Amino acid sequence: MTLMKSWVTGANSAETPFPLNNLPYGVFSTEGTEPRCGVAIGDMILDMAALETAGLIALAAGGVFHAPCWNGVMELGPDLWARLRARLTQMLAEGSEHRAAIAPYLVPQAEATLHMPLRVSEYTDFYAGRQHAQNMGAMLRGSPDLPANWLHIPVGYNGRASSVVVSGTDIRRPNGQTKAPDAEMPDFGPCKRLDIELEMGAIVGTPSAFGAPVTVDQADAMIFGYVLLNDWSARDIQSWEYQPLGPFQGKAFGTSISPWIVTTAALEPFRAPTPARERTLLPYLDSSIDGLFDIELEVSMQPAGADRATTLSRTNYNRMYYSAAEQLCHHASGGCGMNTGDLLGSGTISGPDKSEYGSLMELCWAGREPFTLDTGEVRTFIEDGDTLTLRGRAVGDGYQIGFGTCTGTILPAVKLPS
Ligand SMILES: O=C(O)/C=C/C(=O)CC(=O)CC(=O)O
Ligand SMILES: [Ca+2]
Ligand SMILES: [Mg+2]
Repeated sequence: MTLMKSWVTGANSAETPFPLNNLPYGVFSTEGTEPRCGVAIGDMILDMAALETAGLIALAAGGVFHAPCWNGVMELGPDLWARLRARLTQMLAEGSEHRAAIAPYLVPQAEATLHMPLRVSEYTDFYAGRQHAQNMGAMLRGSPDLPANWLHIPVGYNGRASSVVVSGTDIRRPNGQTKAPDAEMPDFGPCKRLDIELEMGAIVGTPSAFGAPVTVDQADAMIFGYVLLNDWSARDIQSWEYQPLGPFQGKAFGTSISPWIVTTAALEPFRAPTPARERTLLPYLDSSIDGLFDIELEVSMQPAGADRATTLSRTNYNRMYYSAAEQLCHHASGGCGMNTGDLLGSGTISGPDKSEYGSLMELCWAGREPFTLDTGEVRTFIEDGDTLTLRGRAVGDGYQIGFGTCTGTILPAVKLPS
């Protein structure tokens, strides 16, 4: 696949994250206007709500684009997703007869504020990065051996939709219960081991019925698109609370996502296989589809007041052991109904080399190996005022499919009454 040319300025360079090949879906507002659906193209946003009002696009009776989320479009199903993408491609392509009619509905991205692109129904987080699971085992349980279930089950836990926020939202350091190994009593106070997790988020577009399983292939077709996801994690709170039921408060204070939903359709040319199976998966998880995607990812950190960010890690979504489709199939396998707007975290993405680790916990090896930023500052975990940013892109021939950034700055914990 090569660059598809558009008449919109800024959309035809190899550097733009938003060429015509991408067409990601977001929610934006400009000064004094309500949040509504928009599509990124080059440096602009196509105002879908205004286009709908003008009668230039009609996807469903009553309209779907004035909403502050894409859930209404997701509910229309894959045939209409394809029709929308085809229509947008036709309207924005170089030489399009629609140019003069469409041009008034482009808004500069520089003038827009981006909001949550979807209403998250429920949020589930998985644990599908093999290197990450081995590293966490080595640090927390003294052995890199995978848990006995890991090669058979896409391990996950149910998270909180209420704490999923859009990129750019500040995150407050959580207060929580921790216990030092030699202390007799636990303590309640600000997290001292605040971390990130580099993940991709898969967004369920098509629901599945309560009681009805889906195959991996059906699950793949249910996924509307992907975002970058930072599953902020309080390691000291987590390590005290997590047995036997898994993460709770250590991961419930904030999960950031990038503002643009990159559709599965835009990512089609970048499909990648899951790795060879060390243990054959049970038949219900069997599939021959390439459920992963070749998406280059990176993490950077910028302390308060610093003039530059330091890249901490670079890896790729194709490193994962389980695909989002396999996770979704497993999720529904016992009869759990999946809903439009459900968000599935991939699990932390860490490649085999240390330069590819997707959490600070791994990069500083549980605090034992501090690292130095380009500014000279030394870090293990996150300090107040630090800004952490995830970036992602799929690189084609002379173009890229960008995700925008997923960023957040850490604010000091809520002061406790003394
Ligand atoms: O191995 C553990 O005890 C903890 C693992 C995690 O914190 C990872 C988690 O949230 C799932 C993931 O992102 O891979
Ligand atoms: Ca996670
Ligand atoms: Mg979270």
